Amino acid sequence: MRDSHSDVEDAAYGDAPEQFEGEFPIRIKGLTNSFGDFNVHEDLDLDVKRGEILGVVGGSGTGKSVLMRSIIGLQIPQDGMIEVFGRNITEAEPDEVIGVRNRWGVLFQGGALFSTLSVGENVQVPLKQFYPELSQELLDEIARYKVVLTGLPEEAASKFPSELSGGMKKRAGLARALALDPELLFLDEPTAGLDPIGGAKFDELTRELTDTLGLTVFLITHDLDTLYAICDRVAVLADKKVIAVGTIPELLENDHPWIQEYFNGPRARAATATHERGKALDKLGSEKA
Ligand SMILES: Nc1ncnc2c1ncn2[C@@H]1O[C@H](COP(=O)(O)OP(=O)(O)OP(=O)(O)O)[C@@H](O)[C@H]1O
Repeated sequence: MRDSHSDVEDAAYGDAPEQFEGEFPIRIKGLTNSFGDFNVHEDLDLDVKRGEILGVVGGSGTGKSVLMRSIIGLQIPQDGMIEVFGRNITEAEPDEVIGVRNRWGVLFQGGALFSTLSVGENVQVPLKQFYPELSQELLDEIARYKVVLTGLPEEAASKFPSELSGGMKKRAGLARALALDPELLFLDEPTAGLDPIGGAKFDELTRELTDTLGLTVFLITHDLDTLYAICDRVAVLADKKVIAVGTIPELLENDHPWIQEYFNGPRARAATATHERGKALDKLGSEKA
C-alpha cells in the first residue's frame, strides 16, 4: 500500500497497487521519434532513478516535450523501447497500459485546466476516469485534500481557472496531476511565466512533495534557478540524443559546447550565486536557531 495515501483515499481506492521498488521507474533505450522525414530523436537512451527530480534541458525544439509525450504514450515512437515501472509500454496493448497510466501525473505547459470546470472538478476528472464508482462526496473530499496539499486555500476548489493568478493555476494543475496519488510526476516547464518569487515557491513545493510523497519527477525546464535549487540530476538533450546526464558539477566537466554555454553562461553564473547565497542564509538561520 502506498504510504502517501490519506485515510480518505485509502477508503476510496481500496487496495492500491504495490509501489515500484526497482531502481529505474523509467528506462529508455534506442528511442527514435520522427515527424515525416525529420527525426527529433535518434537512438536516444535515458534512465530515470527512483526518487529523483530529473531536470530535462536542451535548446528550443530539441524534443523535450516529444520525449515526455512518448513516455506517457501520446507519441508513438518509430523505434526503441520505453519501460515504465518495468513494463515495456511501446509494445503493450492499450488495455495493459491503463494500469501504468494511473500511476503517473502530468502538469502540461500552461496548466491545461478545463476552463469551464472549477478547480475541484478539474481534480476530479482523472478520479472519475479511473474510479467511476466513487461517490460525489468522496470525490469532493479528495479534491479538497489535493488542493490544500499544493498550498492553495480550500476555497480555491470552488473557483474557476479564470479567477486564479498564474501561480495558483500552476498549483491547481499540480493538484490535478496528483489526483491519482501517482508515483511518477511529469512537469513541463512548471515555472514558465511565474515571477522569480512565485517560481522559487513552486520549486520548494515540488521538492517538498517529492520527498514527502516519495515521487519520481521528470521535469522539463529552461529555468536555471529550478535546476540549481531542486534537481538531483540533469539530462541534456542535443544532437537528437541525451548527450549527458548527471549532477550540475558533473555536467560542468563536460566540454560539449551547448553544455558549456548553458551552464557557464552569465545566467548560470547568476543562478549559482543565488543558490550559494540561499545556502549561506539557510546555514546562518540554522546556526542561530
Ligand atoms: N505534432 C507534431 N508534428 C510535427 N512536428 C512536431 C510535432 N510535435 C513536435 N514537433 C517538432 O518536434 C521538434 C521537437 O519539439 P518539442 O516540442 O519536443 O521541443 P522542445 O524541446 O520541447 O522545445 P521548447 O523548449 O521550445 O518547448 C520540433 O521541431 C517540433 O516542431
